[in-house]
Amino acid sequence: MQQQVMACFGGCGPEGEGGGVYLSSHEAKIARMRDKELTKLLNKHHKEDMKRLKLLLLGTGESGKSTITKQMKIIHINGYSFAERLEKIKDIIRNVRESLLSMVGAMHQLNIPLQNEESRASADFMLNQAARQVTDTSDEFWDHCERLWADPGVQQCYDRSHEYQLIDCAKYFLDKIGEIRSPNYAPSDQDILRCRAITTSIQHIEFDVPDAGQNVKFSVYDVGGQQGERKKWIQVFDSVVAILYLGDTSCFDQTLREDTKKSRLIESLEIFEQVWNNRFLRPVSILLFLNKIDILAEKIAKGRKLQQFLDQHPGVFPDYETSVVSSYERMEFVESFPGGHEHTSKRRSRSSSRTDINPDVVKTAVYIKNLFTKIVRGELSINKTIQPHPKEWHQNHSCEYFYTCAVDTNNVKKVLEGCRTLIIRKHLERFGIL
Ligand SMILES: Nc1nc2c(ncn2[C@@H]2O[C@H](COP(=O)(O)OP(=O)(O)OP(=O)(O)O)[C@@H](O)[C@H]2O)c(=O)[nH]1
Ligand SMILES: [Mg+2]
Repeated sequence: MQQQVMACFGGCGPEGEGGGVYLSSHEAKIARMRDKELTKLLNKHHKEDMKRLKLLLLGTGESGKSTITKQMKIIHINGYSFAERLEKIKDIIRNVRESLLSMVGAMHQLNIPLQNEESRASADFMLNQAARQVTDTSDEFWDHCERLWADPGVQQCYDRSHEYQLIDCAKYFLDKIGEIRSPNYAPSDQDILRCRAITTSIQHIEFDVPDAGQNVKFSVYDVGGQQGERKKWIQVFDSVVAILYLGDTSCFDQTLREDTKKSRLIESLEIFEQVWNNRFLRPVSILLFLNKIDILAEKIAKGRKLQQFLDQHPGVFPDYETSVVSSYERMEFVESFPGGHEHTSKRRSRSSSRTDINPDVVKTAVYIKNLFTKIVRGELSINKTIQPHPKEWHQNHSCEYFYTCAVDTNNVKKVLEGCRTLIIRKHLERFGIL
């Protein structure tokens, strides 16, 4: 009689109890071999997993997630080929057309008249374009674009762009229509970084980075940030090592494109609070990118004030007027601001030599940074439907912040270098290796 051996596969009780399957010794041998193979496979997978670090870019719409992904391609993959550059032209032309259409529409609402007689025909031409599927690229189209952009009424409307929805790259591309309309035009890296195209499906890139004699493989997921896109986020939460959360520091005077009654900054803080307190992301650290610091500086220079935003939300936020920026906080911001004097070796002298940065820009950026860090410490809650967890709940993850200008490759390169060490350290800690 064959010896009866019991082997138990997943989920059954103690040996001998119900639910087991009785196997012959031959079957048991095969099962043991299969088990060994499975263990080998799991070990291999674990090793693979150690090498492939999954990062997830999160943040509200237009916060700069795809721009960071493009920077990763420029910095860590071979950048953009000539063919890929040419492919971007249609998006750039769409950006030009969309910018002018937004402004022509807003001029009507804001009661700003066109100043030049001939601009009327150009505005009508653009409005006719709105109904067309295919973007016109004739000389006539470009002449109308140039004429409209030169109109002082359109420029006045541009200065009030926080009152309606206008893409960030409008001025950048409208200022270079002459170059874009040339038949020899090939977009530069900067043009590609500035070009706006909404993300509506999950994008994924992979690249290797040499680190301490090893090749560390990164897998980066870029998702759409607008309200309708966020239900897809959970699909990519599994085995994430770190989240890069993009918070737009310049959006305090803007409303959402998808819901013009809602403040962009409030939305960004709310979503951040949700991510930080999400139970699926409990062991996942967040790298907070306080982005668009260049646009923030331009806005402050134009006289836009954070206080107006705070006045619209009485009793929600800590006092701005009396908030004080420490010298360390100032140094952190100034060091990240584009256009620093790289040759100055001492951090403090490098920071104090930046007299070109308005103190109000620093104060606003630091105040916004503190709103995010207060959420992390449980001292500020924006979304009343979220029950913030106690401190102990957060002990296995952390949040580190960086000031960023996503269209500046030097700035992003520096930030990514800092992040890489943090990400690898967090990952090794999680696997009990550190
Ligand atoms: N000047 C400036 N422009 C930026 C910065 N970051 C992003 N942008 C621009 O902002 C626009 C939106 O950036 P995206 O990267 O497309 O934003 P996103 O977060 O991917 O948006 P969704 O795909 O809708 O979620 C683009 O035109 C970018 O060039 C920045 O730091 N400075
Ligand atoms: Mg995107």
